[in-house]
Parts: sequence; structure tokens; C-alpha cells
Amino acid sequence: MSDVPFFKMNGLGNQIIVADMRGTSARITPAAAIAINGRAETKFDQIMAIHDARTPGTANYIEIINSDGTLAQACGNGMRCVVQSLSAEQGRQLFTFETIAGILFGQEAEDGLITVDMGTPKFAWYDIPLNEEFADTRQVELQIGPIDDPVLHSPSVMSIGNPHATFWVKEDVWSYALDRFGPLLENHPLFPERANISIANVVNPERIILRTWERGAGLTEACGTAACAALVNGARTRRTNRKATVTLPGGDLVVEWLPNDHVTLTGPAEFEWQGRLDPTSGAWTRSEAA
Ligand SMILES: N[C@H](CCC[C@H](N)C(=O)O)C(=O)O
Repeated sequence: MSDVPFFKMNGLGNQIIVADMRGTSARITPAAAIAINGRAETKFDQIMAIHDARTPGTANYIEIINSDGTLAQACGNGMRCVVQSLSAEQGRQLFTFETIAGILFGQEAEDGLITVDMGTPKFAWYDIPLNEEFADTRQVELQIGPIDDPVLHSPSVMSIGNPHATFWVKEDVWSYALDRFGPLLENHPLFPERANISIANVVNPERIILRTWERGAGLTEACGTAACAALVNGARTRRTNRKATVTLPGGDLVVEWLPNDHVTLTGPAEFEWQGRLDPTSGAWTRSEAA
């Protein structure tokens, strides 16, 4: 088997596998992703596959794979893990990457926290994408539960590379059965490419509490792009400022929507252990501690 090195990492408990695919033209197959996710030690939310650069001026091309084997356009927590693994290897702090959604920047600071520039948000219904025309995506018609007394309704929707719906709630975010509503909303006909589904409680203009059902991965401890979407949707509906702390089940991220329209995400990344995996079958072995 022609196996490649990988790191098991996490970003605020978002389970990430960083696979080093540099120097090979192989790709991680959907079957491999499903097999890797099927073993308890490597159950993951996303695989971040580091490939050789395709575009001059970028360090690497990053492919992002959900645990159901589908591709994701963006993953904020995973990008921080990629930055940390490459910066440990190369002693550099600043990186430019390419993903299917475009060019991204990442930087590790002295305090070990990592900031990734997730690019610019998109609000047009056809960019998110939605299946139905909405002139204003700050609030769209979508609800779940009894027609006259919906449990969740009128989310703000946008894309930060990947599609997100943010449902605003006044009650404790833990009082909602997101495990039940998540799959229904993720696969709702309004979203032709499915969507990541979040419930957000704005505590004050500088703090949001957030839980997310991730497209292709389910309930997670943290979803970086959902935190970006919650902040941007919060700011454009005047619920929050353009910079806020977003508290996820796994911990806090700081999100800022800059004057140049870019969204940055700052938080930790944690190395756990390393091994080697076969990108075709997903078979893996754990390496002795380096
Ligand atoms: N965990 C990721 C998001 C994965 C998105 C993925 N579930 C999709 O859009 O298909 C994050 O930290 O941003």
C-alpha cells in the first residue's frame, strides 16, 4: 500500500485529520473517508488533504472531505489545523492556500492561536445556493415544527464558501433537538447543495452562543465556517457588531468581518497523534510518537 502520513488533530473539538498528500497525485476516495470515519480512533468531521500547489503564489491546494465522503468548499477549524501542522514543519507563520472555494490565508501568532482569512461572504440566493429566489437573504421563509407555532423559523442564509443557515433563538441553544431538525433542514429542498444548519443565541452584540448541524458530518463540537456565518448574519441584521466571540460547544472562536469584506476566524488547533493511511482504502496504522 502506498500510504501517506497523517495527523489526528482537532480545532475546538472539531475532529480533523490532516493528510499529507504532497508528492502524490492520489486523492482520498469517498470509500476511504467512510472507512476512516468508521473506526473509533479516527472518527472525524473533516479530512484536510494537503496537496501540491496548483496555482503559483499558493503554498498548497487543500481538499476538504466530510465524514460522509462528500467534498466541502470550506472548513475554518480544519484550516487552522493545516496552518499549525505546516508551521510546525517549516517554522513559517504565514501561508496562502487554494481550495475549491478560492484562495485563503492563514497565520499562526506568537501565542499559538491561529487566524484564517475565510474570504468574503456571499448573500445572493443563487450564490448560496437556494432553490428559490429571495431578494433579501437576511431572513428567508423556512420553518420547522407546527405551521402555526414553528420551533425554528426565518433563518438568515449565506455562503462563506459553503452554505449556511443561521436560525436565531431567544432560548438556550441546548433546548432544541438539533439532532432531529438538523438532518431535515440540511436536506430541505430550499438548499440544492444542502446546507450547514446552526442555532444562534445572541447574548450581546459581542457574544453569540452557537450549535451547528454540519452538512455531511452531523452534530459537531465546533464549526468554524458556521461561526463566521453567525457573525456576518448577526452584523447584517444588526444583532451583533462586526467582531464577536462565538461560543461553540467546544469553546470560543473570535470572528471579525473586516472593512474589506473579508472574514477572519481566530482560535486554537491541537495536535493529538500521527499515523499513515492508504488514501484508496482508508486502512491506517498509528505511528510511534515522533
Ligand atoms: N467544520 C468545518 C465546516 C465543515 C463544513 C462542511 N460540513 C460542509 O460545508 O459540508 C468548519 O470548521 O468550518
